[in-house]
Amino acid sequence: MGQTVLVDQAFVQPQEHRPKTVVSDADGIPLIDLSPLSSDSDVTSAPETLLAQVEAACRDWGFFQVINHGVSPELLRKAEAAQREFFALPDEEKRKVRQDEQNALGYYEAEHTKNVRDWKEVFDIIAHEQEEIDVVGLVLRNKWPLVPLGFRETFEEYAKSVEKLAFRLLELIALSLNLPSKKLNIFFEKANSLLRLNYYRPCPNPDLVLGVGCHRDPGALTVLYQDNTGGLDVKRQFDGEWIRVKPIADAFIINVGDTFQVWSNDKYTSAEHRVSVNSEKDRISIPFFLQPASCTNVRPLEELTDEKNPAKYNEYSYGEFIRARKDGNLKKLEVQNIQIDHFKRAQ
Ligand SMILES: O=C(O)CCC(=O)C(=O)O
Ligand SMILES: [Fe+2]
Repeated sequence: MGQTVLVDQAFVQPQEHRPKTVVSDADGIPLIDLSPLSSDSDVTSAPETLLAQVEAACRDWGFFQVINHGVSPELLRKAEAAQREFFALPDEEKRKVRQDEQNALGYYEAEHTKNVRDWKEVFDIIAHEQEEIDVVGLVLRNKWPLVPLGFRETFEEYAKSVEKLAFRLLELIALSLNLPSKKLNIFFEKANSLLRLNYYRPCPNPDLVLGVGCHRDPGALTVLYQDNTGGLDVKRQFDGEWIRVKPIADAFIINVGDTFQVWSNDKYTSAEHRVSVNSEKDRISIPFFLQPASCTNVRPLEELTDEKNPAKYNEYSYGEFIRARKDGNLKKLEVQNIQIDHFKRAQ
């Protein structure tokens, strides 16, 4: 028997993408304790065992969770409260800081992933504002709401703290690839890093829609906080099963993005993931996307390629890649939006 469809058709996923089977968390993604790192920002003293854990997680899953990461639980509470307060505002209030064609920062409620509308609302914040228009025409000036009070200060503090963690992870991952720890930092001098606040309200047809459709993150890595509702599903590499990422209080979920997959010439995986929603509870998450400067040309690193392992990708401009992706996310297009497979060389 068919079920009653209560949501707008724009949200309904094609049959093959509907969130039917999700395996429990029993054999979930790796959990890595960062307490062996010293509290200063130098990661070169990281023990071999930690690097081996990072290497295995990036290679086999492209996802892991971290605890003892240095971001204070008080700050997480403060951010979560401010986020809930903002999304509880009336629509007309939220729309005062709505994204538009010129400026893709602030509030948005109609994002599409692969041409199906996501069951979510977002608020985007750039970590480092830039005076001029970006080389690919992006305006990088934040839009701040007047309410809730202190919203801006909270998320500026949050972005700073999480960015510090993102750089430590970037350096750890570089070490795990036998590169000097700061080898990749140069690509982030004018970084495009973005903080996104996601809000998923309860949905009357959770088996027909997705909070975020199946996708891979384009940047270098993502540092994501989620509340205790659960709903993030990761596609397991070895069998393609969808695995629910178990909420762990105050932990961050880390995933390798497309940029690392290309830099590492496919040694590391940018895993597909999606967000399932439910009919009872709302959910918030806060991804911080560590993204290279728009002017970065992304290609497999020389140190990680040789005659036996030649470059598997052609070079592409990071800025143009995300510009094209953003255009496809703002509205429904008739064509598939751009993926790194477009740059894959025939082997
Ligand atoms: O909400 C989540 O857990 C993940 C969201 C996500 O994948 C994204 O915003 O790129
Ligand atoms: Fe994502």
